[in-house]
Order: sequence, then structure tokens, then C-alpha cells
Amino acid sequence: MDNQIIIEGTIEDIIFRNEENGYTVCSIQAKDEEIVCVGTLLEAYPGETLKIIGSWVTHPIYGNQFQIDTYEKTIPKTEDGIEKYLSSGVIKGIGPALARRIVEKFGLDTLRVIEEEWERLEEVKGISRQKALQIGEIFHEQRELRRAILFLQDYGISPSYALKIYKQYGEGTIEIVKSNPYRLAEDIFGIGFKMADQIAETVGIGEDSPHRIKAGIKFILNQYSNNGHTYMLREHLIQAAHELLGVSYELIENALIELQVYKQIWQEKMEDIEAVYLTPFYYAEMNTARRLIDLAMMKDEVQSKGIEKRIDRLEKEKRIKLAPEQRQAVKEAMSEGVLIITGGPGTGKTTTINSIISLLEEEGYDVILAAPTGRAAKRMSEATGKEASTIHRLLEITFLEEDNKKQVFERNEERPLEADVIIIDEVSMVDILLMNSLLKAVAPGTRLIFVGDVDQLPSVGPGNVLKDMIRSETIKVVRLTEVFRQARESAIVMNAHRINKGEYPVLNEKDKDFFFMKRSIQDEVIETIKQLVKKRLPAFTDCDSIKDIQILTPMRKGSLGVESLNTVLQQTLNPPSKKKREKEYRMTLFREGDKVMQIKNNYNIPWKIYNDIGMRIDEGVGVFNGDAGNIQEIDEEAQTLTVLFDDLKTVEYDFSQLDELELAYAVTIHKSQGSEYPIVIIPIHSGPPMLMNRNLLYTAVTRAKKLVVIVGLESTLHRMVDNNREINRYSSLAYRLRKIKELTS
Ligand SMILES: Nc1ncnc2c1ncn2[C@@H]1O[C@H](COP(=O)(O)OP(=O)(O)OP(=O)(O)O)[C@@H](O)[C@H]1O
Repeated sequence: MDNQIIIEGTIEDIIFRNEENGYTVCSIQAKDEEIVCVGTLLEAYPGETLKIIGSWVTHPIYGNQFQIDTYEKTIPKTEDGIEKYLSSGVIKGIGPALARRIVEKFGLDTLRVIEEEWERLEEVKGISRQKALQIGEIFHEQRELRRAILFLQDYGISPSYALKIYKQYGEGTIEIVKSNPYRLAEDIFGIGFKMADQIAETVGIGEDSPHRIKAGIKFILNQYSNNGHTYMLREHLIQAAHELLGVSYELIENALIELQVYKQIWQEKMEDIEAVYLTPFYYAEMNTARRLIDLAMMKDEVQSKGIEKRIDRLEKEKRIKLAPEQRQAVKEAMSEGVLIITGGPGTGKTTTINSIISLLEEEGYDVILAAPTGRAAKRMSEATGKEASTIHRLLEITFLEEDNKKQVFERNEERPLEADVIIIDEVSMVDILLMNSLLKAVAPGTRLIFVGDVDQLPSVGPGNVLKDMIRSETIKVVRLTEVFRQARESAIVMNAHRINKGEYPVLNEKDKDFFFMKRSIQDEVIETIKQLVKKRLPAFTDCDSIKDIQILTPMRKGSLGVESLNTVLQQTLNPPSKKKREKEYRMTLFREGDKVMQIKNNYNIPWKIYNDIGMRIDEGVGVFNGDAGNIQEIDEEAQTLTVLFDDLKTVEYDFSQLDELELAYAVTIHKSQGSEYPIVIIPIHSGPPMLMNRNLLYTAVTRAKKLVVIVGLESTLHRMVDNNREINRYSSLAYRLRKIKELTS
């Protein structure tokens, strides 16, 4: 950078420090002035001398500050400096008075004595042998941390990563980074293969290193699973590894053998293909298949007796007449060990679940309800009038480590769920790992009912669980196909079914809820969306532009992608104003009033609910992927941003946590799975054929409760309906279910 300057001085005071990421505000006594410095500064204490490279910035409230880019630190060299340093709390147990006595005794030699001859500290009044030892140990640890940070900085690792790495490996840091930096990619959140590979190159690790090849293979498999696959074809993997790593096929084959020996991967020949799995996915598929078959075999024959009569009675009581398919589903639900009920919108899934619950509870059965996301669980609860939780909460998720990275479920084989029947809704969103965890917690004899719409997009996580279970033909399935009269009045429901069957939707019928606005140029699409959200829809439907309307777009990039639409819509619906504070984080500008979405599960973040007069009436923890809210307040001084979720829960984010939030005026259709919105606007203009398929359109349309407006090209809309090619997912649950079934029958 051009305007970089160097300043040197002694730390006078630490004004603010975020212990997590090292963000610090401190005052520095330079030659003839005191300077406020801000930025990442690790393990810095008053009395230390700093050489800082950075630039001057002007803060709207705090005025001129020096922004730290990089820095070097030296331990204080004057007696005064040493005393200030020791008084600062750098070593637990040494306060100002003791610091003075120590420096009086050892003078300029103080720090050397603490490090090398700690037992001499006993000579100072008030220090016992034990305390001397403790001081020596803390000082030693700090020196190690300092050494590690300096070492890592030499390899281009930023101080905040350096701190994470040191927290993970402690005194082993330097050794590990020198011998196998690829471990960082596995152990440290935020460091991937590419970064580890760069570090490896700087520390002189060769291209042919087995550590490198193994890490590269796992990186490829991981990326593949991020796209939803549970395994990769061996020939594809070898080719991809060859291209990524630039090493011979032979070395890759050797690395595969080694990874297999250490159970990091699993290789298997299935029919005519050779598959390679990361072991967790292999075990998850295998166990899921085994447990499903076991559970499916446990039928409850007693319950099927007299069932027709009981259903007749229920129909009378509830004044409904179940359709034949619904009746079938209710009957099977009384006896099958595992049952799948699948159907599109308006086919009576909820009505069927309610009938099942009534009959089971009549018999005194314990029934548990759960769904994969918080929103789906909330809806399930509203529709049934019974408590429904997320699957994660049902399984009592907890965390092993401070940073919440390692999660475990308290409910498992040893402590299974206590229920006679478990009903899971929106099962199309359950991936293979979650299904495996769920099944581990289901005791033999407990029955399972899965409800969902198999034509929705598959889960975000790996696997194609619902479709595979159905395809395998090993588990009882009831398909609900009849659309009920009430639902038939909705063009959204009817068009969803049309799309699903490959027929074009009927557009712009009078007094209906499904509209199409033809716009040939992308800029016109954007302009129309702006008008719709700002004026036309609020005038036409009396809705709230920010809360009730959701733009769902097929992609992230491009002018009709999430990122660009969010910038445009932020400007339209929540433009800059003197009254609204802002915070820029990475590439996103957050502004008070903005609509935002949580983009990963955070089980530990606290929320609070306040009543109208500001009294706290409830509190708890956890905000989940897909939860949407509005920014209430941005506080630069406290470094926090407060979001109100669902008009209810207030959550305070530290600025360092802002990577968990995204603007949410527009979200991708993938991200909208399992959510419902009153009004949905879908820009459909152009996009890669791989992505623009029937499945995606169907999912987008079924998210709307009251109104769908599609803006763009009818020809593209038709192409999506015609494109029935789904993105192929490599998963083998169906194969395993069939195999295990063959063996057991
Ligand atoms: N047997 C029935 N006879 C008459 N109406 C029914 C019957 N079953 C369901 N319905 C009605 O059909 C509509 C859709 O039913 P329901 O909400 O149960 O379906 P769903 O599959 O859960 O729908 P969605 O997925 O859209 O929420 C409702 O208005 C419901 O009252």
C-alpha cells in the first residue's frame, strides 16, 4: 500500500481487547505524542515496545486512529518499562506492588531471571517457592506463544490464525507446521488445503510428500461431499488428484492404499463401479441401511386389528372423510416399523399426520414429532397442536470443545429416545449423517414415520436419503397424489403439481395467486422487482415489503444472483441515512434495518425476548441456518450488531461473528428449502442448464403461501419445466438397503 507508515512506541494502555480474535484498541506512547492504534494485536501488554506498520484512518466518532497492518514486538528494555509490563496483568498473580519489588531486586535482569532462574524469585518478599514456579511456568508458556506467532508470521499466517493454531497445538505448533502443515487443514477451522499447501511450500515440503498427496485426496473428497455426494468414482478421484497435485498416478494409488489402511477412506466395488468414500459417509450409509431394515422388520401386528373401525370412528369425530390413499397411510402407520408418506402440496399430509397422532395417542402411545430445521419444526407444531422440535434438539446436541466445532448427540445407542412412534416431517431435507445419528437413537421396537415431498430438492448435506429409501423398495411407502378441493383453488398448488408432472404452469388467471411478468432484458427484470417490492405489491396486497416478500433466485452470482440483488434491494428498501449506522464486514455492508439471515447453525449464541416495555421475559440459546431477522442496532464501541429474529428473539453478534450473517432480501432457492413465505418473487431469465431444472422451479414455487410472481422469460420458464434432468448425486443408500434386505430375507 502507498500510504503505509511505520511508528514505534511503548504500549501505555489496552483500551479494548477481543480475546477471541485479538482485535485490540490501545494507546501507544510514541516519541512525542500518544497514538490510538486499532487492529489485530496478539498478547500485547503495557510496557512492551512495538514497531507498527499501518496507516492513519479517521473514525466517525473516535477521530484519528492508526490502523495496524503488521507489527513487531520487543520485550521492554528499561526498568520502568519492565515494571509497567509486569504490572499489567501479563502474569497472573503479579500486581503493581509485587512488580515493583521484583524489578527493584533484579533490575534490567528481571525478565531473564524469571525465564531462566525462576527459583531466585523466592528472594523477593511475598513470593513462595510455589508462586515462583507458577510465575516461571506462565512466562515460559507466553514465550512459546510469542515464538510460535513470530514463526507463523514468517510463513504469511495472519496473527488471528496464528492464535487459533497455537490454541490447537500449544508447544507443538512449530514442529507440526514444519513437518506436516496439512494437519492444519484438518484441525483448524478456516484453513483449507490450498492455504496449508502454500505453507508447506514455504517450509520446503516437496510436491511428492505423502502428507501432501493424502491431504489433497481428502480435500477433493470433501469438496465432492459438499456438493451432496457420499462417494466418488475411483477413476474420477484419481484424475482429479492428478490435476490438483501434479503428481504421478502411482503416487496417488499408493496414497489411497495408505488412507485405506488408516481408515480415513473406504474403497468398495459396487456392481460395476469402484467407489471411494470418506469413512464417515460410508459408515453412515451402512449403519443407516442396517438400522432401517432392522426397524422395518419390527411390525406392530396388534395395532392393525380393528383399524378400519377405529378410522371410521375418527372420521365421524373429526368430520372428515379420508381419501383412500390417506386411509392407507393411516393404516400402515399403525403397524409398520418404518413408513414413508410422500406427497406434493395440498395432498393432505398434515391431515394424515393429525389422524395418525390421534389414533396412536388414543391407545396411550408416546409420539414424538421432529423436523430437520427450526422453521419446519415450528410449522409442524402449529399444524398438529403438539410440540415438535428440531432433530438436533431431539437428539440433545452438545459440544465437546470450546469453539463448538465438535458436536455430539447425547441421545444415541446407549441412551435412546423414549417413544413408541417418532414422526419426522420434511424428511427430504435430512442428509445421511443426520439420518444416521437419528437412527442410532431409535431403540428397537420404536416405530418411525417419515413424511415429506420427494420431489423437493434433496438435502443440502450429502446423501439422497428420502429418494434412496423410496427407490430401494425395501421400505413401505404411501404416496398421496390427490389434491384436495380447498387446495385446488390455489393456482400455486395446481401449478406446482403441473410443473412436477412436466406441464407448463397456467399464468395470470384472474383473481388467482400465480403471476408472470415478461421481461426480456436482465436490467428490466431488476427494475420490475424493485417496483414490485417497493410499490406494487404493498399497494396490491397490503404486505410489508421487507417481512412478507422474499426474492428467491436460482444462483449466487451474476446480476440476478443473490449477491447483486441484495445490494440493489438494500438500496431500494433500506437506503443509507444519517440515522442508520452501518458496518462493513468483508464484502458485505450491513445497515440498521436490513433483512438478514443466519447462514450456519449456532447452537450456543444467546437470545433474549423482551416485552413491549423492554423487560426481558425469556431467554435461551441457538440461532439456526435459515433463520431470518432484521438488524436493530449496530454499536461500534461495543463491536456488536443486534438482530431481531422473527419479531421476537434479540441476538447480539460480536463483529467477529458477522460471517454467520448474510443480507437476505434475496436468497437462493436452495437456501429456501423448508421455509415458507407469504409472497415469493422468482427472477427467471437465464442460467446454466445443469441448475435450471424442474426440481428447482418446483421447490421455489412451493415456498409461497399466498402469491407467486415470476419475472423474466417465459421460454426459460418452459425450459426449466422441460428439463427433468436432476443433478446426479453419487450415493449408495438404496444399493445398501437392497443388499441388506436380500441377506436378511
Ligand atoms: N380427506 C380430506 N377431505 C377433504 N379435505 C381434505 C382432506 N385432507 C386434507 N384436506 C384439505 O386439503 C388441504 C390440504 O391438506 P393438508 O394441509 O393436510 O395437506 P399438506 O399435504 O400438508 O399440504 P402442504 O404441504 O401444502 O402443507 C387442507 O385445506 C385440508 O383441510
